[in-house]
Amino acid sequence: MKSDERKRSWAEPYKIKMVEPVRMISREERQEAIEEAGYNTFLLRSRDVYIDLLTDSGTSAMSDRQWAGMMLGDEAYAGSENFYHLEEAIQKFYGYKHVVPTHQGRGAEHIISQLMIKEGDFVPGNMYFTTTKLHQELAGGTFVDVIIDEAHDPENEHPFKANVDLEKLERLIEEKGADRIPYVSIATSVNMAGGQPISLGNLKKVRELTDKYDIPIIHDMTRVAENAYFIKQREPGYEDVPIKDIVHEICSLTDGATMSAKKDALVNIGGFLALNDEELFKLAQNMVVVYEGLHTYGGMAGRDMEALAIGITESVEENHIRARVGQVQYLGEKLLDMGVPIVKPIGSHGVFLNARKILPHLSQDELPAQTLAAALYVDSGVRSMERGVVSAGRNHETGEHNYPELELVRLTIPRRVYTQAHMDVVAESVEAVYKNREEITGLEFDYEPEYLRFFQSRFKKR
Ligand SMILES: Cc1ncc(COP(=O)(O)O)c(C=O)c1O
Ligand SMILES: N[C@@H](Cc1ccc(O)cc1)C(=O)O
Repeated sequence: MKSDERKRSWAEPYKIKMVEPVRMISREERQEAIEEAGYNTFLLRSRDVYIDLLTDSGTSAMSDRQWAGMMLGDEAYAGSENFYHLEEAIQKFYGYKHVVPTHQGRGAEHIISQLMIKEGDFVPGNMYFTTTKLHQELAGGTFVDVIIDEAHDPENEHPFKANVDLEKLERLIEEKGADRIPYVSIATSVNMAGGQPISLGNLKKVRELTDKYDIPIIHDMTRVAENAYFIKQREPGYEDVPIKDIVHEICSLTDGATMSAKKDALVNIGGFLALNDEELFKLAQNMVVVYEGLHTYGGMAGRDMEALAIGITESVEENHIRARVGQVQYLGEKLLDMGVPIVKPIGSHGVFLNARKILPHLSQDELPAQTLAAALYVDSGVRSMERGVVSAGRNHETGEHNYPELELVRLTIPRRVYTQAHMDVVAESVEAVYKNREEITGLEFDYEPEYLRFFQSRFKKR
């Protein structure tokens, strides 16, 4: 932040034109609701939630320009005008040549994984993401984490915790052989690390290394503008570069991208796969008709594609991104002032509570983050999400739980939805739970589905 900006308050760069009432049910009702939901915040009904910080995915408020765009939906089965607008926006702002629309991010992950990964391959990446890793595994690959060690330490204040450890990456390539590495998976603003950015300096080195071995880079660009904002703030030489140019430069260092447009790009549904390689693009275009829809809509309505094209433009506006990440920083700083242990530095899309440190009396088998998320809901109706041992799932070979170092509860902020007053209420509730932390007892599994278990598992008190 520049010094003149620090002196003055900032306000959201929009005014509110339409409102959606929220309601808070009583503590007794919340206790009942969480028990009925098997202590899983994903299983709560949204009508029982007061402030919903479960996710920033598809939960943002669209602008009046996006809603106006919705009225221009060309709902033709083939060749919708809105697809061409979307394609143009992706080519202009991200620089990728070819676009395959999908219903959301995991649709794109499915296609790229099936097309590029063979049985026995290894896919290095800067920390796993649940759906991305699962699609890599379902295609026969094994994900290998090559993020820097600092990313696994919530206290470490490295400014670019999503950086790739180049030695880890090169060692893997040497050990397994470049022909068993179909691509390197690089996420911007790494979700599971706490919304942490990768630097352009590091990405350029990853590019050099992968060029040496002729390995492509596939970019999970779900929160690329948020990553660009941190580059502008923290990476020498980028202070005066417009966000849109930083975004473009990031994308130019990669060969293709999967996008969950429900985040950065400010829509409630949508995604795409973007590719530079024409051959691969043709294969992806053929596959999308099997799983998503025709190659000019891929599961989205025409109006959704129009809203997305406009959302991409808005996502790289300086005022927007500064306020978006600024609101997350505001909540994070409040919690730090209150002495609550959170992941540092504060991330781009949410504040991540360090459940391991908040509930040190619970072992990982007592599911501290799941327990903390349930306790927070009971305190105030604030809905958050577990990001720890439950999210990490089981090792496919041994059947044992994966035990990640990070045991976190994510307070994820939807874009343009809540005000600073909501953030104050959230902070006070976290503080209240933190003060009573010693009374909180753990949980155990009651029901566990096979895939992405955190969405649908049920738990009971131990
Ligand atoms: C970093 C990241 N990648 C991929 C995805 C998958 O996207 P979607 O939820 O749109 O399928 C998400 C969210 O789920 C995400 O946060
Ligand atoms: N990508 C969304 C939705 C989601 C949540 C958890 C997941 O593990 C997968 C998907 C998010 O990060 O909030």
